[in-house]
Amino acid sequence: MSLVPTLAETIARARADLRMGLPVVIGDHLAAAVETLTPGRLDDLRRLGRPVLALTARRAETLKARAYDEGLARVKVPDDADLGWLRALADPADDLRVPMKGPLFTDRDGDVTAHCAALALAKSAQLLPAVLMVAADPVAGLTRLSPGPLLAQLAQEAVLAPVAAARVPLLAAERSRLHIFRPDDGGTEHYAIEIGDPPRNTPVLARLHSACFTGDVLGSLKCDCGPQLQSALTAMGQAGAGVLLYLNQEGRGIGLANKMRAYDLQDQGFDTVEANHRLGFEDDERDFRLGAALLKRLGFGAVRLMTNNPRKVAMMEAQGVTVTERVPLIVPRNPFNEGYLDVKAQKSGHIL
Ligand SMILES: Nc1nc2c(ncn2[C@@H]2O[C@H](COP(=O)(O)OP(=O)(O)OP(=O)(O)O)[C@@H](O)[C@H]2O)c(=O)[nH]1
Ligand SMILES: [Zn+2]
Repeated sequence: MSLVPTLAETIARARADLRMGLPVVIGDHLAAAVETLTPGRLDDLRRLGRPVLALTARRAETLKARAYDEGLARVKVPDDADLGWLRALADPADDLRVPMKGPLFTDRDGDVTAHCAALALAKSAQLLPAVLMVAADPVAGLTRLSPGPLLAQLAQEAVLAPVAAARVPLLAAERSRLHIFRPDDGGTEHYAIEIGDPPRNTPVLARLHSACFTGDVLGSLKCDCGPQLQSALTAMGQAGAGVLLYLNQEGRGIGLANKMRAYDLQDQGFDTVEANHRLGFEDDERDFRLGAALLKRLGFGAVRLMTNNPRKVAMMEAQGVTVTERVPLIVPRNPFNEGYLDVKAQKSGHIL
């Protein structure tokens, strides 16, 4: 029946549940994000069965916990472990101050599809990828998902629908239109800024900009995002035509809260890539299929892409958008972003 939630809709609900601290049912497990778990709910979960903490292999590596399964580890939770113990494993903020978390014992053998799906769901909810799993019968009222279909759906590309568009004259380019696109997975909206009236039959000057609240809005000196955004808009204004996609993939897809956790780790001496790994994320969690889909949807099949990131070029090509030229987007360095830009060049392949 059409009034019953689809899988994508149920997943959107499950994300909201985890963010609020409510467990969800994934196959024959109850799953709760450690970040939002309360002591009362931990006690309730314990009454239903033996909890296991699912962590990504990245986080497990930092904790020196053996990951027997591809991409994840299942850490046994001692009977006397409290929420503080779980939080310390989930969140690396105090790793240096309290280095000894173990010994940690991990499960091996058995099916881990539910654990894998739970971690993917936590990441897509922009929570720390650390989920308490309890094998138990489903509890009435909780959102229920099957692990296989959940994983398959999370890997699917969201379909974006145009919602509204209007003229917004910009300082850098007076002839500009802002288009809003809404994904069908309940996720955040993304924007396209069309400058001038670019012909669809010639390669357009294009920029895929990932949201950076700190750089774009606050003028943070820690990265190069703000100046890159303005410089791209200015170049398009001067050329009289261009398209800038503003993709809400804050923090390379980990969200602003996790980016601030990463910044805190950077203040402890880790670089941008190490910080992501210690939190349990990959270096870059963005889905670049989104940008390609938006360009195609706007009618652009070929672009002159403003970027220093060869991965973006490769991803556009792989998604069927021709990149006729990579246009470098170099902005001035400062004492606060120097190290960051060096790491981008050394570890992430940026051409700077
Ligand atoms: N996780 C994390 N994200 C960051 C950090 N600094 C900036 N970001 C995010 O990184 C994204 C910008 O990506 P970059 O890798 O700098 O640049 P790029 O877009 O891949 O490449 P260019 O096209 O050359 O700019 C934005 O989403 C920022 O919020 C950081 O230290 N950690
Ligand atoms: Zn930035």
